[in-house]
Amino acid sequence: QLTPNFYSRSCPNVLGVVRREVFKALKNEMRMGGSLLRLHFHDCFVNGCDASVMLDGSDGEKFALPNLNSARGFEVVDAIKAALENECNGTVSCADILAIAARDSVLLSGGPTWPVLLGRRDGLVSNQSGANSGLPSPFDSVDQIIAKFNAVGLNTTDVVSLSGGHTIGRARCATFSNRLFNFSGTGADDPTLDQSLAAQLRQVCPASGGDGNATTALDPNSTDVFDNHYFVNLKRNRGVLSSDQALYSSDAGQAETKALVESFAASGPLFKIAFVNSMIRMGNIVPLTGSAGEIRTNCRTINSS
Ligand code: HEM
Ligand SMILES: [Ca+2]
Repeated sequence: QLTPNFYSRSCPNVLGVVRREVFKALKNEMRMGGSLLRLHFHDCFVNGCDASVMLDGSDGEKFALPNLNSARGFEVVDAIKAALENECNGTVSCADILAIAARDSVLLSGGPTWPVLLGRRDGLVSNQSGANSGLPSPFDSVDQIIAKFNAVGLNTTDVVSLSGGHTIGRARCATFSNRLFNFSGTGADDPTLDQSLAAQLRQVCPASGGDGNATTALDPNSTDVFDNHYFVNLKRNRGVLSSDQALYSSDAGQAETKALVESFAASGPLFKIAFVNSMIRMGNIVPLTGSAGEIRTNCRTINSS
């Protein structure tokens, strides 16, 4: 029901405006590409792609565990929204802005592009609990992650191709440092983590104290470039998050994810085709259309009636 031409008459410059704003943001900080891609993902997995992640309020998704001190890019979305309100007020939804900004972030990071489907409307609610239960955790098993994707209508291929989003962006020590010291009480570090990468990561995340908010690249040696190197890393035990490495190394009956990692590592073009296909599928998670929801004028608050 979404269509690439949704705004062709009501806001013909929408794509140009978003591209310009995303370009500016990435020029200032390349990491923002990853941050914007992740915002669209975190939006779509909770109540569908309805910009629920953007709503302010202490009971909102921003305060859920996977987002608190972690999700970023809200100011960039604000800037895009302001530019679009100037261009064609009350027309473009915040949910569509997130989808276009994610697409542009991938493209401007050297990745593939695709015609982004549009016509989503903005939701009226945002609550922490949905995000806490629906979003995958880096400490989840592959089976748990697959279950969370299945719950929103996505499949195992989507799990692996979309995990390839970790070809850009960064992670905080808090999300992987358990792998570096006395892993699961074994007295050693995670056996599925390459020793030299572990040593490097311990420099970033010292054993005790230290700053849990220090970050490292999710795709060491190919940061900021949207390529298939993430999958090559997994074959070398160089995935940063436990949930990344498990796609290749888990022996919990995940022959399927391992085979997908092998094929995406072997072929960048194959990965990019699969990624695009999965991004379109993710962008279609229960969108509000027609007269459901609203078009927010400020992405952080619902319109006052
Ligand atoms: C498969 C399950 C997934 C898990 C367990 C997961 C987990 C994480 C974690 C823990 C971080 C680091 C957050 C922080 O340290 O604050 C992260 C970052 C990131 N994730 Fe995922 N993620 C998953 C899937 C995805 C998907 C589907 C996408 C997009 C298609 C994505 C894109 C990103 C990006 C781009 C970053 C870097 C963000 C930045 O630098 O601001 N992830 N993810
Ligand atoms: Ca949402």
